[in-house]
Amino acid sequence: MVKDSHIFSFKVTDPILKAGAHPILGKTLVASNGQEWRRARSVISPTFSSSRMKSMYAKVRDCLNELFESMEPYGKNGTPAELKTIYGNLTMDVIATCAFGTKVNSYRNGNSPFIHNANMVFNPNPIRLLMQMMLPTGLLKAMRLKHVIPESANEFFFEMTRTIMRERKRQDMKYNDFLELAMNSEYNEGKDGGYGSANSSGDDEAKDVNGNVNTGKSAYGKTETAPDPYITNEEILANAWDFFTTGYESMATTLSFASYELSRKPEIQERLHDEVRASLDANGEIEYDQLGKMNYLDAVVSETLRLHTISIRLGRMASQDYKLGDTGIVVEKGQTVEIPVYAVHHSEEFYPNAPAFEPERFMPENSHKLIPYTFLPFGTGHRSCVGTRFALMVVKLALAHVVQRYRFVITDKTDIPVLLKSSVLNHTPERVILGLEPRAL
Ligand code: HEM
Repeated sequence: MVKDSHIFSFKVTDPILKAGAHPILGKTLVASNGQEWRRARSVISPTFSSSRMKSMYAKVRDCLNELFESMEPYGKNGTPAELKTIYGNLTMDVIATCAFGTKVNSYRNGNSPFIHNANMVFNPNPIRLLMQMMLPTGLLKAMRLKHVIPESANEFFFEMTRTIMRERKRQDMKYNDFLELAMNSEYNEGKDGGYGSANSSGDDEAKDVNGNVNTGKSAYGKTETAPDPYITNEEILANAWDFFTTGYESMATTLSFASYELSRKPEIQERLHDEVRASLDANGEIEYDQLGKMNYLDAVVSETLRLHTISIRLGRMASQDYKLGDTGIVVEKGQTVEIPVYAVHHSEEFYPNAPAFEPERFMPENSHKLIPYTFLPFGTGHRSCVGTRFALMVVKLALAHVVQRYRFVITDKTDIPVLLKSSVLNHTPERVILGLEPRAL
């Protein structure tokens, strides 16, 4: 199925984003399919190329200073910190800075509208969610139920993106980020030339964690041709919304679960701290290339993503009849195939002692024991996560620098196990409360 993943490059419509039910959100990359998806993905992928990661690295590092400031009082006073909120402020800030060239002051506002509106996306009304899942798109439209999320929350992100785009059109500045790439490739009827200037010149094709090319450029059957690379105004708004909401939540979730697991396993935390100390340069910083060489950090993050799989299942639809190897099973055109990622990540067959947090599984000396395609936190194939490289860079850099400064400890306010949000799609914490013991720098 992976070899022929162009046949399975159609996503099963997400009940939350139900394509067509919302005039803008049906156009996110996640919700679109076919030529529209390929076209938009070929514009968006270069945002996360390895060459751009290097220039974003310094911006992410700058964003960490405000994170440290916000953690300081908890370290000094010994009061427990609610880390999901604190990390959420960081990840919102990082996305705004790296993808939109703007500052959102998540921490200083205390009650930031960015955080408030993004959180509304992850706490949908359960009755609306059920209706969205069960009812056909036509009926949803007739009932004017565009989306499970209050339209005011969606509109907040659309309007913010429109405002930044208007500002940028007035200025003549280079940003080298998602919005610039998207605006350069924006198709406007009547606009001279229309589209296509920014597509991926000189960009490498991003690889997913299982080594598959994931730009969308190669996601064609043998007889298909690549579409012109352009993106519409509504697609820009939809994907901006997606980055601000799911990008923010998924990175904050990974950082929160990693901190929780480290607090429960002091010996793992100390080993990670030792690796961080050994990786610092003369200025007490971790250089871009060095981050990629930190095997234990990588193992801790991978094990967090395995044990706390965020997207618990993936779905694909066959675009033609497909024989499943020599099993005798034929997946018919239009039929859906679900991959129960959470179950795979928790299977004793693939991960002995699966409920335990054991980063050793992902150390290079044990890599031969990992079975291909049993580690799918970012999905795989042509529809795998376009933000993988960016997410891993942000999570690793932030975790390493926090572990350098603080020891995570359990307090009487810590929920064991972690209190989760109720969701049929994602595994994310409601809150993660831990103590932060300052370390000598
Ligand atoms: C730890 C953080 C993250 C995790 C675990 C994660 C996980 C995933 C997963 C499982 C998918 C579906 C893959 C599939 O169906 O095979 C996905 C898709 C996607 N992700 Fe992420 N993600 C993360 C962060 C991000 C970030 C930071 C961004 C952007 C700023 C992003 C943008 C997207 C987009 C646009 C898609 C849709 C790709 C497509 O359909 O072509 N993700 N992600």
